[in-house]
Amino acid sequence: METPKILLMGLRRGGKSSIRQVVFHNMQPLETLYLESTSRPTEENMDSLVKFQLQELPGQLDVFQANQEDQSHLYSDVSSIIYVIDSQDEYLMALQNLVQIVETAYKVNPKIHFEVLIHKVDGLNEDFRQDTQRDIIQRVTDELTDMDITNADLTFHMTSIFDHSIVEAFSRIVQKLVPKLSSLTQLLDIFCARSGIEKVFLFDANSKIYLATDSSPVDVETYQICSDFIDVSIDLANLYSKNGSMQSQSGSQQLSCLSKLQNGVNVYLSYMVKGLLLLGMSRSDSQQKLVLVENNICVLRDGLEMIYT
Ligand SMILES: Nc1nc2c(ncn2[C@@H]2O[C@H](COP(=O)(O)OP(=O)(O)OP(=O)(O)O)[C@@H](O)[C@H]2O)c(=O)[nH]1
Repeated sequence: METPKILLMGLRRGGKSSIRQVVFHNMQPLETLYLESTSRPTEENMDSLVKFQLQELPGQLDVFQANQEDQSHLYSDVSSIIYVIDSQDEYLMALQNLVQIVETAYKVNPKIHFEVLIHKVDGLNEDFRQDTQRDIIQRVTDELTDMDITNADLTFHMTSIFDHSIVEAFSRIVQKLVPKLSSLTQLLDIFCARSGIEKVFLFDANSKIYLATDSSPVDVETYQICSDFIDVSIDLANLYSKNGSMQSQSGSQQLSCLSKLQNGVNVYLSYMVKGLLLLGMSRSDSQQKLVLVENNICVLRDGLEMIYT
């Protein structure tokens, strides 16, 4: 099977490289201030529950100067297009550019997921945030309707690299590409029911993107706690790993721990397969339950190994 391709697009200085660095290379958000403008396409590869290649196209590259054949080639094997809009800047040009991209790409490949990031929302107050979101969605939808494009799969996300919203958005984007996701969700539902766990996630250890969860809703606060918990656990695991390596991957592969948070929630964390960490949360605890959860984690790991490796 071909590796799904995701394009990261948008105008110059929109925040594309910052997003790539923060999500895939753990760069501190403030360090992105010093990033230079990208001049050539740059790639990231992920091989976990889902295999994909993320390709950042420089903002200075005008795809509309390319001829029809080149454009068709660009979009033909693309699964998703992530389009970044700088919400702190004048965004009409960006919307025009986005609509043009959707029009061309949709004709070539109607199955593409268009993921619009209304980005840098950290600089907007709550009211202005809602107004900006409403305005952008309205304008894009109107333009596309005028072009008779009503079935394109467009999703809007409010993001910032200064909080967890960007990784949360990436999680939702990447999950659409996970093979057999609905079966996996069912499997996690069963795992929760049989283990007395209230919420479970499967995280990519490196990026903290969650690739699957059970069918109960996810709230941002829970996601933030989980993401921070994984960071701390991997740091500790690396500190005490046998070879003393500071590589997060080596630490995460030995991870298996249970902790009780200040709010009384028990967190189970365990390495599964292919760089994946399982994180489960539960309010109740007992020795009997711990044994049950550990046993069910082993069964789930074997199942994932059979399906995905
Ligand atoms: N406030 C805020 N600034 C951000 C955010 N994301 C990126 N930036 C800033 O936006 C500026 C431009 O970011 P880049 O990542 O270089 O933008 P780009 O889209 O890759 O630009 P090109 O390489 O020219 O196409 C940098 O100064 C970043 O620090 C965000 O979420 N909030």
